[in-house]
Amino acid sequence: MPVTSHPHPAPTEAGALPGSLLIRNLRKEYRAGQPVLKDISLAVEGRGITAIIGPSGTGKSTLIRCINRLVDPTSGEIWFGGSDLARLRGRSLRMARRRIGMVFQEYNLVERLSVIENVLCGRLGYVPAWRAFLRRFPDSDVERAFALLDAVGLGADFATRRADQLSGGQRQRVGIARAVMQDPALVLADEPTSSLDPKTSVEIMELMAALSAGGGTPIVINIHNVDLARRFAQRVIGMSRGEVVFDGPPDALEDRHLTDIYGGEGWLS
Ligand SMILES: Nc1ncnc2c1ncn2[C@@H]1O[C@H](COP(=O)(O)OP(=O)(O)OP(=O)(O)O)[C@@H](O)[C@H]1O
Repeated sequence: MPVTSHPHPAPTEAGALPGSLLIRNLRKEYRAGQPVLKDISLAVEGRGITAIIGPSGTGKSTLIRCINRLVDPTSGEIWFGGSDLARLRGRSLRMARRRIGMVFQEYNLVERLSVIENVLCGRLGYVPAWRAFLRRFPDSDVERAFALLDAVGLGADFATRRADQLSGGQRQRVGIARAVMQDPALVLADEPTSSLDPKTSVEIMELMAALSAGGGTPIVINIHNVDLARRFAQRVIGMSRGEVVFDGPPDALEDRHLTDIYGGEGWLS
């Protein structure tokens, strides 16, 4: 059972923070009758990092991907920005999505484009298609992209390098700058540190924490590393077999919860 319960009132636009996310009875079946997510309900509000932990195959990525509709939910509601994302289609879905920044484990950069062009890709939902096609972004966007490169620790020297010339840590910095370029009300990160060494992982989490604290943007992160979750998140959600089995602050996460989440005990030292 969750150690803290979050009330799930009827969603209203009035009073809701811009990045508020309310999930009600979310269910996903890739195969009929075999739910990967079993009626998940949770609310994410305000700034801060929410870390989702759980064993492989428990549905963490599916949950993140349902929120921005990379995966279509089977049933349930996902309220964000005054709309139920689960029901949006076409243009209204694109409009809602542009306020949700995504950071991926494998970075998802456009390899043959330069670093600065990859950062500017964060504006694709905002500029007319012809401008994007001709790569003619407004000067204010270009200035901001350079400022963001600086903010994520990559100076202007990196701007014209092709993405395929970067290390994993550098790519993830570009991925974060691209997400911020969207002016997101919410950022979703799917195992952003899983391909990185321990030191770079900490640096990337520090960047995410700064983004969340500075910009006030709530961030939901799938993460395998429990120590990083404890260190950087204000809230930890533990999933097991498609259900939330722990929901609380990192301090409340005890070995018995980790046993509930991951099963067994031998691996706990
Ligand atoms: N596109 C898909 N089609 C069919 N089954 C899928 C698909 N994507 C995921 N699954 C299945 O759904 C379950 C949950 O997968 P998911 O990737 O969400 O888990 P996860 O907790 O993120 O795992 P990991 O930590 O290893 O990334 C798994 O059994 C997986 O095989």
